[in-house]
Amino acid sequence: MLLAEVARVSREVAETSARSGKTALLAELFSSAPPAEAGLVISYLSGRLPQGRPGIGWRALAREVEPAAEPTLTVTAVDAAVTEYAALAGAGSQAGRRRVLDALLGAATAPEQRFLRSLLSGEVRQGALDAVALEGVAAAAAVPAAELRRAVMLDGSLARVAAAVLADGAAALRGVTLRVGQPVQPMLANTAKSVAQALAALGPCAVEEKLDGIRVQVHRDGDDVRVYTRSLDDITGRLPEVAELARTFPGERFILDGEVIGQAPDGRPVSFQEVASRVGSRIDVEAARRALPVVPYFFDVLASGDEVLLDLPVRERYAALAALVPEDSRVRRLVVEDPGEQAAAAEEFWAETLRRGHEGVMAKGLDSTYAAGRRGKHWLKVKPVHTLDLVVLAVEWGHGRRTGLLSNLHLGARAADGTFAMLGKTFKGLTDEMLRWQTERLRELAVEDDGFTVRVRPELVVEIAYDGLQRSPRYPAGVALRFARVLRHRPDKRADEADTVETVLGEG
Ligand SMILES: Nc1ncnc2c1ncn2[C@@H]1O[C@H](COP(=O)(O)OP(=O)(O)OP(=O)(O)O)[C@@H](O)[C@H]1O
Repeated sequence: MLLAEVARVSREVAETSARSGKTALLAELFSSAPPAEAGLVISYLSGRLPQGRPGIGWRALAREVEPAAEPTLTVTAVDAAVTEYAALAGAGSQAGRRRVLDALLGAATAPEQRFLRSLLSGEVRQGALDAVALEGVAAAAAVPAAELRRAVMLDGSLARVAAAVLADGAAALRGVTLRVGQPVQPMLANTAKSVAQALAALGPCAVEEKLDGIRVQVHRDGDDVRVYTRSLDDITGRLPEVAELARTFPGERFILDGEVIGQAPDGRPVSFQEVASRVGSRIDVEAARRALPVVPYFFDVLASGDEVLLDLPVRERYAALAALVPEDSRVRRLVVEDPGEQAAAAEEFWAETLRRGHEGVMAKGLDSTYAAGRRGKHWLKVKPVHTLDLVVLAVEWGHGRRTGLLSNLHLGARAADGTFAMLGKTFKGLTDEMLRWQTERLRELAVEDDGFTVRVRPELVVEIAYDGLQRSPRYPAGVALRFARVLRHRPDKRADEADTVETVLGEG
């Protein structure tokens, strides 16, 4: 498929406001795309490169290159050029990279060059487009969108499932099931303001400890155990103790959902930052393990033996979990069959959880199924402080002790039109290590630097604690955060998963 087609549809989709109109445009595009190229087309439309970030700086992209007169460039050719570019690394690769980039831009017409520049710089990140793209693929392949969505959750990749369904139609969907060894997108939670509010919303539920560590999905098939993150990366090698423990469980084949934390000798959890840096270290895993052993606690089971359990209610999944995982490796929980009768017990469980040093609780409807990849209303998290996931829009160079470091973050929430509304600035809560890390990361995202403020591509998500909102005519949403402080960087979250202005206003 010609890149010109993708660039045209991308522009038309951005200019169309009705969702049905966007879906129709995409359905037409996918009907004419060779199935083998459908995955690339979807990636490019949503602003993603299969190669990740090949590190093309904005200066290199800004160079003028004479455009081609006629469109001849295919998406496959673009993909090959990006792969070639990404493979050239290290000293002496500059000239080669420049040659590859110039050849690519030179093969593109002027509108294709515009599309390529924003694609390669990462400036158009239309994450929200995945949902519409899915509907477009469903329409082009004449399959129900709900069935396609489920298949994508199970498979983990819209691009892969789209290619299969466009080639083979509905039959391809039947082939997609949950398989041990193939990670599935985890179920996510919504927020409740208090335990009472969670009980009122859910009715009969399980109230569980919410541990503040790293989400893990553990797949075991005999002696082969794999550990995946929330974003489905394989981190088995970095967490040998998790695999060792899973091998001691009675079942031979299963998929478990849980959280890994670090514990001090007295059993209290260590900070999330310590666990994250332990899990992040790949070099000497054994030394890292000796310095901070980690422990998984499991709260769900998605498959056991040959049975897929996703569609069973929490009560039955928990019974299956208890048959596989010993009690001291499960998260602590309180079953609340009667929220009226057990309100005080639930409050006591919450207070006890906080005393034990955990982050809060997670309440789960006892009759709810496992909604893979969804932020369902059947899981509600309750935490004592207000937190938001916001996107860094710009950052100011530090002064004094922070000279040379990017410090004061400009924070934005997602607005309804796909842009970001700034809600405030903060440099509070940043440790020296966090400052070093964000300086490096934000330099990669830089689009413009006036020597004082660096404007960045809106990609880095940070978790912010704040004390409330105050009215502020200076900011676009009319409010600003009070006493915002950074809790942590969230490189594992995409900007389109950050909180919306609507949520922020609702929280206030
Ligand atoms: N008992 C539990 N049940 C489910 N999730 C738990 C539990 N304990 C800890 N967690 C963790 O809590 C996460 C959801 O809470 P929270 O929203 O604070 O996390 P997050 O990483 O910001 O993700 P998101 O906001 O996308 O859900 C889960 O992804 C999981 O890692």
